[in-house]
Amino acid sequence: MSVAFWAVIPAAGVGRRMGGGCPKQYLELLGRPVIAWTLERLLAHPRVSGAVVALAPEDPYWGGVEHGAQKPVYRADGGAERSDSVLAALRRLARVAGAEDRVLVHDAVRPCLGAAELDRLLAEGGEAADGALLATPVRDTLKRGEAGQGGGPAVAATVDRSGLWQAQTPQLFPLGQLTAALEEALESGAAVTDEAQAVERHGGRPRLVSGDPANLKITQPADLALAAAILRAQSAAGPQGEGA
Ligand SMILES: Nc1ccn([C@@H]2O[C@H](COP(=O)(O)OP(=O)(O)OP(=O)(O)O)[C@@H](O)[C@H]2O)c(=O)n1
Ligand SMILES: C[C@](O)(CO)[C@H](O)COP(=O)(O)O
Repeated sequence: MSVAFWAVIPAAGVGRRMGGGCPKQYLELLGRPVIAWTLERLLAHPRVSGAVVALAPEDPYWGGVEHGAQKPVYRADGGAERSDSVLAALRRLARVAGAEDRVLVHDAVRPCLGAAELDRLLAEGGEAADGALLATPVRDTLKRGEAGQGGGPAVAATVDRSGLWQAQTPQLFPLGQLTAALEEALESGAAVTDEAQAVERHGGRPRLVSGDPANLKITQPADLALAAAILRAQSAAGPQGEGA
C-alpha cells in the first residue's frame, strides 16, 4: 500500500537567541518570511501531500504569510517545548493521515533545505523501519568548555569527533511510530531535543542520511545574512522550490 508523506513544521518558538521584533520564523528573508521559504521547499516535492504547522496559540503573524501553497496546510497549537509543538502537529495530522503515512518534521527556521537532500532522505529513509534524518559529519575539532580564569570559558578537554554527526531536519518517521514515541517520552518527563531521540529511547536506530551544511537552522542574527547568501546561490544554481 503506498504511503503519503506529510510535512510537520514546528513554528511556535519565540526566537530568544535571535532577538528582534518578531519570532525569527517571520523575519524577512529576501523579501519573504523565513517560514514561507521553508514551506515552499517542502511542498515543492511531488511526494509531499501537505503540511501541518504548529504555531503559538496567539500567533498574530501567520495570517499575513503569503505562502501560496497549492496543497493542504493545516495548523495546530504549539506548546512550551519544541517536542510539545511537534506532538500537537502529529495529533492534528492524524485527523487526515494514516499511522503508516510518513512525517517529515522540519524546523520552520531551516529555509535552505535543498531539493537533492530532501530527495535523498525520502529515497534512503522512506522505508527505514526506525526512520531517518539528515545529518552532517562533524568537521571541526570539538572542545568541551568550562569557566576559565577571568570568567570566560576555557578548554576542559578535546572531544573525539570520530563517529559524531550534527543532526538536522527533516527527520522522517511513520506517523504512528513517532506519535507513540513522543507521547511516551513526554509522559515520562524525558527531554528530547529532536524526534530521533524519542525513537532512540526504545532502541530505535534511525538512519543517518548525508545532508548539506547549507541546511542551517537560523538561530542567531548572523544566520539570517548567511541564509540569504545560500538562497541566492541555490537560486543561481537552479530551481529548488516553486518560487525559485
Ligand atoms: N516551543 C517551541 C520551541 C521551538 N519551536 C520551533 O522549533 C524550531 C527550532 O527551534 P529553535 O531554533 O530553538 O527556535 P526557538 O525556540 O524559537 O529559538 P530560541 O531557543 O532561541 O528561543 C523553530 O522553528 C521553532 O519555531 C516550536 O515549534 N515550539
Ligand atoms: C531539531 C534540531 O534542529 C536538530 O539539530 C535541533 O535539535 C533543534 O534544537 P533547538 O534548540 O530547538 O533549536
